[in-house]
Amino acid sequence: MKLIFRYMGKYKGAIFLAIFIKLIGTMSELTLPYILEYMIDTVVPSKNLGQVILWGLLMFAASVFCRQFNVMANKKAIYNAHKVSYDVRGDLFKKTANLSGDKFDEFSLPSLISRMTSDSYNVQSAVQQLQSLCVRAPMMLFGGVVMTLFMDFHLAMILIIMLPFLIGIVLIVSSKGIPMYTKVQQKLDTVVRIMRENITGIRVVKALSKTDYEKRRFSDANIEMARSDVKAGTVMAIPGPFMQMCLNIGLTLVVIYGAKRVDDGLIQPGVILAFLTYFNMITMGVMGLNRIFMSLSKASASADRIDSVLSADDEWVQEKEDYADSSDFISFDNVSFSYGKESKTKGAFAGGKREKAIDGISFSLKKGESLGIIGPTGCGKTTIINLLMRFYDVDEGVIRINGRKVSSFDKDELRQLFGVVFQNDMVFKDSLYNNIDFGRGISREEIESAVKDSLAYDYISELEKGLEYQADIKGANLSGGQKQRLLVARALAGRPQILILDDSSSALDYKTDAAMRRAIRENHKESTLILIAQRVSSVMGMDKIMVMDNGRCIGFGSHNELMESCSVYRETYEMQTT
Ligand SMILES: Nc1ncnc2c1ncn2[C@@H]1O[C@H](COP(=O)(O)OP(=O)(O)OP(=O)(O)O)[C@@H](O)[C@H]1O
Repeated sequence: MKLIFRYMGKYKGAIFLAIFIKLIGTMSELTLPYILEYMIDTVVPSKNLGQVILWGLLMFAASVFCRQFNVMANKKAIYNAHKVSYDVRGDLFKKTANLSGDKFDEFSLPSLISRMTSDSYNVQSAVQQLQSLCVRAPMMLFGGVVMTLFMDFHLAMILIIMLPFLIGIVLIVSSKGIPMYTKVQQKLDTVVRIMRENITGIRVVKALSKTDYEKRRFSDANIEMARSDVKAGTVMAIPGPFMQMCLNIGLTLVVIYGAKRVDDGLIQPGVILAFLTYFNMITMGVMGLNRIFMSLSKASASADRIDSVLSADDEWVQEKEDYADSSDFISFDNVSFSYGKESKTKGAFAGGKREKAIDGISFSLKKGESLGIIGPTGCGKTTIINLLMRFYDVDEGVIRINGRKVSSFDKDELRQLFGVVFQNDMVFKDSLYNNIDFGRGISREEIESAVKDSLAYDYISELEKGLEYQADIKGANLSGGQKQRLLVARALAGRPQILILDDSSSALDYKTDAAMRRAIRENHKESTLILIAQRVSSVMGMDKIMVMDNGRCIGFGSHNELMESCSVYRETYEMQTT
């Protein structure tokens, strides 16, 4: 809940105003039964028509007044709640975009999505209720009790004796609600994950006729979530009927005891009528409290989940270092790394029994040199890039760029050095031009030149709208090869000092692949190139080639050197070329 109050603090003026208006609206609502009682017991028996009309008009005005104030307060509460959730979502988005790889893996993408959507919606509802129901319900409850105390102390005692039971049950049940709703949100993470896997993998699901299997998988997760939600909802719903029963008993007692007191001449009949109305208000107040606790239990569970992301201790720690310029532009010195340090999955690799994703990797590159990395899938090629760009911190060893440890760079300073195409990289629903520019304000000339070097020009020049052609979500209206060339153009357009192409030409035919590499080497000589590929033909023209297996480097040198010294490389080459 601390998180909710922290975010509400920014709008405290507007929130206090909404609460104040709600207070006035509710207070005027509380006066209505009092006016009613006065009219029945005093004004009507006086048979003065003028007084009856006057008090009637007063009551009408009070009801319109309280309605208007309540509506105004609710509108303000909704507006403030939206502003708070806007901020929460914005901060979550910013934090998520800057999370370290380890933290990202720990939270997982589906869970981050549900924290940004349903958890922040729960927070929004709670903020709204804190300004409306949280004011109205206690006021109805305690205001109702106070007003009845004023009218008749004896009758009011019936209510007062019942209140501790009513409030007690609400508190006990609500304390069970938070862990239950945390579980519901966790189940929702699973539903989001399966939904996401299905939507992104819809083609393979259909192609492999796995639709029924996936439907079952989704349905199981959905049922699990529904079960947890029903369980939490059932527990949270216990107080409602219990309170209703208590209040009905109370009402009966008021009528019986009130009738006796009227009979004894101690009170007038209007008091019983006003008591019944106040009883109704008190019932609404207690039910409101129940709803508040239900919503706050949900919001509290959600706020904790959001706070754990926002307070994730993964700030970019910039090491201080006295460095000297080096003749090597990029160097890895005995670098080792394992994924999953933050989670229980430490050392668990898909398809491998090794402890480390990469183990004892050392190499260096001069500025403008090119390195090809080749090796079987899962051998650790992408991990080298992840560490070079400091998405993760190394476990052992040192990585330097221009003599400086990567950990001594400011985040933007480091990332600006790179132009990169990752595997299955993202094409956005936007024009091809904007997809390449990517908000960097690159000149049109640079973009056109990058389009030519990536050979994307071949197909873009044939499009009627050229670079203004609109790509669909994930580039669905582009072929695999067209997407890859567009992504390479994006990486080239910033003329980066380090260009990384991770499996970015796998969809290109050999001729186009070779022509693209030639254009890049000729026109981007200043860029140091790291190219990851499965095909020997893609890396054989690089200045240096690293052959990897099982997280280790098993060969390093030029194509000719490796043909002499590395049997795995030679065999792969022979296999792929014959
Ligand atoms: N985020 C991660 N969390 C846990 N394990 C991971 C993660 N990313 C990669 N791995 C594991 O680390 C190992 C090396 O992965 P990496 O992506 O570097 O391989 P790769 O050689 O690039 O494979 P490919 O050629 O298939 O892209 C693999 O066994 C993989 O399962």
